[in-house]
Amino acid sequence: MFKVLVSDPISDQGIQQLVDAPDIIVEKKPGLSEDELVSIIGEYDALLVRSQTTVTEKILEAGKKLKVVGRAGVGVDNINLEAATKLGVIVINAPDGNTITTCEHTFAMMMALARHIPQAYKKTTEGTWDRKSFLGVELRNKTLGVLGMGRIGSEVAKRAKAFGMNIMGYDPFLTEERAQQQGITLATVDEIVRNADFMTVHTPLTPETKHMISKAQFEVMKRGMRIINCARGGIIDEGALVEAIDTGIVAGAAFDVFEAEPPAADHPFLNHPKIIVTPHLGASTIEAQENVAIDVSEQVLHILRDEPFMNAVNMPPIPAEVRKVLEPYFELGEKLGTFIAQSTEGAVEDITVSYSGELSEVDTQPLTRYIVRGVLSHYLGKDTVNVVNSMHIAKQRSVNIVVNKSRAAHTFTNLVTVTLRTNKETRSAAGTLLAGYGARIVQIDNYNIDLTPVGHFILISHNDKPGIIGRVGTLLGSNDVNIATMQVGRQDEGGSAIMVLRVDKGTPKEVLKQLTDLPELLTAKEVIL
Ligand SMILES: NC(=O)C1=CN([C@@H]2O[C@H](COP(=O)(O)OP(=O)(O)OC[C@H]3O[C@@H](n4cnc5c(N)ncnc54)[C@H](O)[C@@H]3O)[C@@H](O)[C@H]2O)C=CC1
Ligand SMILES: O=C(O)CCC(=O)C(=O)O
Repeated sequence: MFKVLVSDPISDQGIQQLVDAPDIIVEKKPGLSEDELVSIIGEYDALLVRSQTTVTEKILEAGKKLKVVGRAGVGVDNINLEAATKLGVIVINAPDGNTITTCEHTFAMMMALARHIPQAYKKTTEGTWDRKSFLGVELRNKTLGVLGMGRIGSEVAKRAKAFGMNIMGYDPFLTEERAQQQGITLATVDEIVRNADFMTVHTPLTPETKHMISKAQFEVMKRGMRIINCARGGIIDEGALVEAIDTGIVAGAAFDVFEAEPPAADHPFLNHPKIIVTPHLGASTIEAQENVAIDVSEQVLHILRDEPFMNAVNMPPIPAEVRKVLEPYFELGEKLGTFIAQSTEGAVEDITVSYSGELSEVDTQPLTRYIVRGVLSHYLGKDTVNVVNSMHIAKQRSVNIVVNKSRAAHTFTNLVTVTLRTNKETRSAAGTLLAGYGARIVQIDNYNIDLTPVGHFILISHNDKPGIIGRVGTLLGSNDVNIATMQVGRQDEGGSAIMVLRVDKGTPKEVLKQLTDLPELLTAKEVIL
C-alpha cells in the first residue's frame, strides 16, 4: 500500500483515480505548518500540493519514504528542487491543465483594468452613481507586449488578436519564424517597454526574470501603459511599479500574484485606486483544478507503481519525438542494468553503455538513467535509486558512466550493450526489442543467447567439457530446482562457455555453492529479473 498526502485543497474529482486505486491510501490534511508536515511526512510515499505548501528541504529530508512530490499546477517555486533531486524525490507538475484558465484570467484582468470594473463596482454598490470617474480605453488597435511566449503567453496573444490588438512578444525561445506564424512581432524587452499600451508577463520567476521590469524600464516606458501580472510576484518590481503609477508613467495595473503571498495588510497595492488585485486566482476554475489534479494523479500513480512516467521537473525534459524512440527501451534498459549487476562480482568502477543502430541518433540520456538505475539499485535498493538521482548517485560514488554510440548496421535494428567493470571482473549484456516478440537479452559477454528478461535465472560460467550439462541438471533436479529452459554458449570447443538456465523459482544459496563445487564449473550466480 502507498500513502499519499494531499496538503493543499486539490479537486476531489481530479484525485478520484488515486482514491479509487486499490493500492493507494489518500489522506487530505490541508493547512499544515512546516513542523507539522515534518512530523508526519515520514509515513507517506507521495505528497500532492498546490501553491500554499512550501516544500522545504526539512520536509523532504523527513520524508524517508517519499518518492514523489506532485504539484497540481505549473510553478514549482514552492518546492526545493535541489534538495528533492539530491534526495531522489521526483518532482512532477501539471503544466498544461491550467493554461487556458490562466489565460482567461489574464484577459479578465486586462479588461477589468481597461474599464475600471472593480472600482466602478465598488462605488456603485456603495450607493454612488459615478459615470465620470471611470472613462476607459478600448483594446482594439492597442499594442500588447507579452513577456514570456510559452503556453499561457501564446494563448493570451491569440485571444488579443481577436480583440484587434497588435502583439509584440519576447521570449528567449521565440524565433522570427515562429513569431510570424503566430502573427506577432518579435521584440526585445526594451522595445516592448517603450511601445506597448498594455503589457502582460508570463514567465517563471527566475533570477533572470526577477524585477525584469523595474526602475530602469519604468524610466523609458511609454506613458499611460497598463500592466498585468498573472504569472509570479516579483517579475515586476512592486515598489518601482507603485512609484511609476504615482508619477503618471503607468495608468494602472492588475495583479493576481505578489512577491509575498498573502500580501501584508499594508501592502501598497491594496486600496491603491489604480491597482486591481485578485488573490492568486489565475488557475482557479473547476476545469483547471480538475485537469491539473487528474494529470498529477496519473503521474503519481505511475511513479509509485514504478512504471514509466512523463517528464519530471527535476529531470531534463524529453522531447516527444525522442520519448517515442526511447520509451519502449526503458524497461529493457533497467533490466539489462540489474542483470549485469547481479551477474558480476566486485565493487563497481564503471558502467559503459553502448547504443548502436537508430538509438544512436537520439539523445539517449533518459535511457542511460534507467540503465544506471538498474545497476545501482542492485546494490542500494530500488527505493534509494530512481531515474532522477541515478546519475547523481553514480557521481557521488565515483562510478564512471561512459556512453558510446555507433550507427553501424548490426543484426538488430537497435542494440543496447551494458558493460560493468568492477575491481574483480568485466561483464556485459546486450539487449534489443524484437518486433512482435518484445524485449530480449541477446548477448552475454561475447556469447549469443536469446533470453526473455523475466523470471529466475542461473548464470553459469564453465569450461566446455563433456558431461557438465548433465551434472548441472542432476544437481538441480535433486534439489527440487526445475529447469524451464537452458541455453549454452561457447567460444571454442573445449574453451570457456556460459550456461543460462531459466528456473521456476529462486535457487537456494547452498545449491549455488554446490554448483560451483562441480568440476569445470567456475561460477554460478542467481539472477532475478
Ligand atoms: N496565476 C496563476 O495562478 C498561475 C500562474 N502561472 C504562472 O505563469 C507562468 C507561465 O506559465 P506557462 O505559460 O504555463 O509556462 P511556460 O513554461 O509554458 O512559459 C514560460 C515562458 O517564459 C519564457 N521565459 C523564461 N525566461 C524568460 C525571460 N527572461 N524573458 C522572457 N521570457 C522568458 C520561457 O522561455 C517560456 O516560454 C509561470 O510562472 C507559471 O507559474 C501558471 C498558471 C497559473
Ligand atoms: O494552484 C494554484 O491555484 C496556483 C497555480 C499556479 O500558480 C501555477 O500553476 O503556477
